[in-house]
Amino acid sequence: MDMASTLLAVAVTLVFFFQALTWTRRGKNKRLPPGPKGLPIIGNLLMIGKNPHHDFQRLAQKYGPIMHLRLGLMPVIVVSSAEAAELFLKTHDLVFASRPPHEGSKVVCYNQQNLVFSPYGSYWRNMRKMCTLELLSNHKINSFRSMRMEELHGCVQYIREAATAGGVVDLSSTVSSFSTDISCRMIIGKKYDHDNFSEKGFKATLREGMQIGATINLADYIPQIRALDLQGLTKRMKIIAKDFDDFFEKIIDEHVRSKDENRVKDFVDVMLGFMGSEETDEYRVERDTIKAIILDMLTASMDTSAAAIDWTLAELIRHPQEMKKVQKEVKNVIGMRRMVEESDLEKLKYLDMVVKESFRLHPVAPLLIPHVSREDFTVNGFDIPKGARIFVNAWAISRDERVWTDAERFYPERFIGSDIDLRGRNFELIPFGAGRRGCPGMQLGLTVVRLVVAQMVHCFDWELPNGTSGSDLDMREEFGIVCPRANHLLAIPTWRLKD
Ligand code: HEM
Repeated sequence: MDMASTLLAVAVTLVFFFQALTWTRRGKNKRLPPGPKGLPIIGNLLMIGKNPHHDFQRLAQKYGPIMHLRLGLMPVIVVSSAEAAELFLKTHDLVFASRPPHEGSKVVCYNQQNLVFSPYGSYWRNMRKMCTLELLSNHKINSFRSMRMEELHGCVQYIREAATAGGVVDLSSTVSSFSTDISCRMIIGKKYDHDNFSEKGFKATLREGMQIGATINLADYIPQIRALDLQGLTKRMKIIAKDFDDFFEKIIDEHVRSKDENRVKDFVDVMLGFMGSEETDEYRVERDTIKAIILDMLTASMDTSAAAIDWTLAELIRHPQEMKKVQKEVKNVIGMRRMVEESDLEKLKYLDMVVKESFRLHPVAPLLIPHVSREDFTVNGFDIPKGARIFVNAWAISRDERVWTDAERFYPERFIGSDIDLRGRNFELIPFGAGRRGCPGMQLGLTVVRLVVAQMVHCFDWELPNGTSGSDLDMREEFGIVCPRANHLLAIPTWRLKD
């Protein structure tokens, strides 16, 4: 070992020692929520496996709905009941409305200038207002209705051809391509272009970024070793960041040069309209802001909706009775001579229950996005330290046997006569989060999920390949910020509509 490495090792050890000492002293005078004992320095990191939401649920059964752990040097609070979630996301929402430092977002999202990871404060408020009022308003979402239908027609046509040929369709990748295309057209004004991106490809790069973003990065939990980048994640993120930055630069330049005044304004157009507007200074948008928000909108919209559609279709294929009920409802409401339109959706009440039930069993962001405590605070008699990461286990909450009868069963009828919805008012079902940091794209996400599910079951009957029965369908999940099916959903379609 050379002198520099020795000094570095000594320095890191000393920092750890003093940090651990401070942490223990601070912890001693506090009444932290109950939780498992951790090891020095790494805390409870080894207790968390491939599916942290499952591990947290198991631990919470022993330690309770407000549980304390330590991941590395960071205090972590896991919230696992509807009542506790209400305390953190509604009653004391303001205290927990920030996001923790996130190495991945720092590197890729221009120092956490995106909406998803920006800390609570005036920048976040500004961006949130811009996204809610200018990009994700009902009016703006509706201006892309015909584009969504055009893409959906293409998708249905593709499946129809497979049906004619009697082939198997990879529903997961078909839905994912559709979702990518509508997101790109809405956000950057066109489908992504292979030639304009690095060799690895746009979707693969985006997916890699999300996968790294969801990996427990030691730099976030033991900041003293950030510079060592022990897992090599920051290095990989820097490559991704460069690819995206080049791509977004081209997109912005194309928009600045475009003279076509008549096209529907995409998100980049809208944001460029606010850039450098000195007089109004309405949203203080810089070039980096636009790039960070483009990435946010793409990552937040593409995989979330696709994963939710995939889970719902998988549940319906596993449950033929429920599948028949949705098909019957759509047939009664719109007949067999045309496809479903967005304007039909509000009449489809059973479909609504099916989608809710699927979100209950498969919230696509099972731990929401981590919140952080902005100050030392007391909740339910427990001291929550400033800087504690708050994980709300939406997955465990919506499978809580104390609230949901026969919680593991897919049973849409449970919502008959119930006014529980999934918009963040009922804390037993919060797939879109709740409160200040709740999802601003919920309306768009729900519209796309309902529309595509309705279309897929109205236009086609579905059968599993190789005589597989529904009960054998692999329903394992792959944990990430978004949690899709671990394996693609493959099925054989048969065309149903009358020409
Ligand atoms: C099925 C679709 C979707 C689901 C299930 C979903 C779910 C979520 C969840 C759970 C959160 C975190 C809430 C929290 O931390 O408390 C979130 C945040 C967010 N979502 Fe969505 N989302 C979906 C679609 C969308 C769409 C279509 C967009 C925009 C195009 C979007 C944009 C965002 C943004 C920007 C945030 C961060 C908000 C903030 O931190 O202030 N989402 N979403």
